[in-house]
Amino acid sequence: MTLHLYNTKARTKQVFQPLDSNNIKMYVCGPTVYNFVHIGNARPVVVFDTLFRVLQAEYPKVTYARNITDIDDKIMKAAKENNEPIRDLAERFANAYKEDMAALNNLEPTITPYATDHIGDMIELVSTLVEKGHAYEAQGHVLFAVQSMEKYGSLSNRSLEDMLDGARVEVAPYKKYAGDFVLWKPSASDEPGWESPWGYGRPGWHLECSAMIKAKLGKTIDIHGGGRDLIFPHHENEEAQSCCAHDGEEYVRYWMHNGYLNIDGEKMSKSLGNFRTVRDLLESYRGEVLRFALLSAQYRSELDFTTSLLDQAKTALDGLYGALREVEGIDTSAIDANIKSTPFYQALLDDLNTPIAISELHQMGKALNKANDDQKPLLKAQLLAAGDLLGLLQSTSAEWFQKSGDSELSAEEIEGLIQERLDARAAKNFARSDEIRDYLKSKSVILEDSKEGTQWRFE
Ligand SMILES: Nc1ncnc2c1ncn2[C@@H]1O[C@H](COP(=O)(O)OP(=O)(O)OP(=O)(O)O)[C@@H](O)[C@H]1O
Ligand SMILES: [Zn+2]
Repeated sequence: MTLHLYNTKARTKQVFQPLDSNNIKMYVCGPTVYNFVHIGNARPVVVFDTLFRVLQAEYPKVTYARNITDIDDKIMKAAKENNEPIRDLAERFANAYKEDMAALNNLEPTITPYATDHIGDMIELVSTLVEKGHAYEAQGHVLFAVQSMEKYGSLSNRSLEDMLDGARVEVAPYKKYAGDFVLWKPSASDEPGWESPWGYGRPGWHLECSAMIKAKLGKTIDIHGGGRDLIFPHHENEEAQSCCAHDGEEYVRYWMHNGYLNIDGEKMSKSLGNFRTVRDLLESYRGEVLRFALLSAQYRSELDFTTSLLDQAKTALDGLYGALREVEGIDTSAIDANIKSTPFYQALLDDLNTPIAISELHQMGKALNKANDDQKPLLKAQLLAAGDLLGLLQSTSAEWFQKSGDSELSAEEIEGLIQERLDARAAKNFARSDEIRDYLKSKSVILEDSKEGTQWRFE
């Protein structure tokens, strides 16, 4: 099977055919750096990082850009409230973002463009749009005239009337048409800004990505990603700017959007205040657990964020690392895992079907548990290679069990105590049996009794 991706613009799954198979170009909208990101914001990062890994397995070269928006009204507001220079605040949160994303095992993108390094490119793009009759200047602002583009609305599949009904369209006296959007806006003398043909000012958000893509990747890219909320207006407007500046040349071949991470059925978002920051969650959970949880649903579906989602992710990883612990000593460096022939890999090629891939990962773990000595090296190599494609299972099992359970007990010691507890119970010495259970609990080891015997797991 070849890679198939769901293209938002075509509204269907398509065979992925890149412009140049020797260099795949992907861009994902990065954060506006004015606070710590929440776990919902991490979903697109983890999803597109996984796609980056799959693309790297399929193609010789992949150029992946994820920007940092370091100039924006939200940043200006946060800096004022914090009494901190804008640059310092933006840098602080950009660095925090990089740390948080690294903790979730996301690879560094090939390029991380900063908006403020591309102001010249943005001014050039606005000038081109004005020259070509797609933009106009009014009261220090430059606006994109949406009626000048026949296909405006084709990405989000909206008519101009629908868009005007949407709450997001800002009515302003300097607009010729209410649906027009800002490319450039004036800055007061105490606000950040740059000299431009339209006076001292700063770029609009949509413009930033169009200009950075052109500067870093070229006029046409293969994949552009982000969360579903970016389809309109952000991506619709990016596409309008870039297509019109480049005389209708294709901007993006495959538009991809992830579904929301929800809390109690509502989108987790800063504005609703129903969020958990990645930073805060990392106090209680390892980054790999958060990543596993985010990959447990197909990226286009919604995913409910609950404590039990994280607990299940933790238990699942305990099981997989448990299988690896038994084969810790086997060196697999010289083994060809031949991962591409597995159902695991086929699931990833099918529009990144990570829930199926994860269930295949569990099958691999089970097979490894049951394997004889001859089979173990290949099965271990496969499990590690599969884990790598998902950004999982890259610690040693010793590291995993040491850090995750905060327990100094080895599996043998735990199993020894479980046997002692069973013996105590058989002898009706319930005080001793409870004592052992409590002691294990203090070491974050949870016991579950059933007809089949006693199972244990780290809390
Ligand atoms: N709950 C969510 N689930 C999945 N992706 C999300 C979620 N919230 C935001 N994103 C994505 O995270 C990235 C950054 O988004 P943004 O900074 O607008 O965050 P936000 O929390 O939605 O903010 P706001 O509440 O102010 O709209 C975008 O790609 C966006 O689509
Ligand atoms: Zn963008």
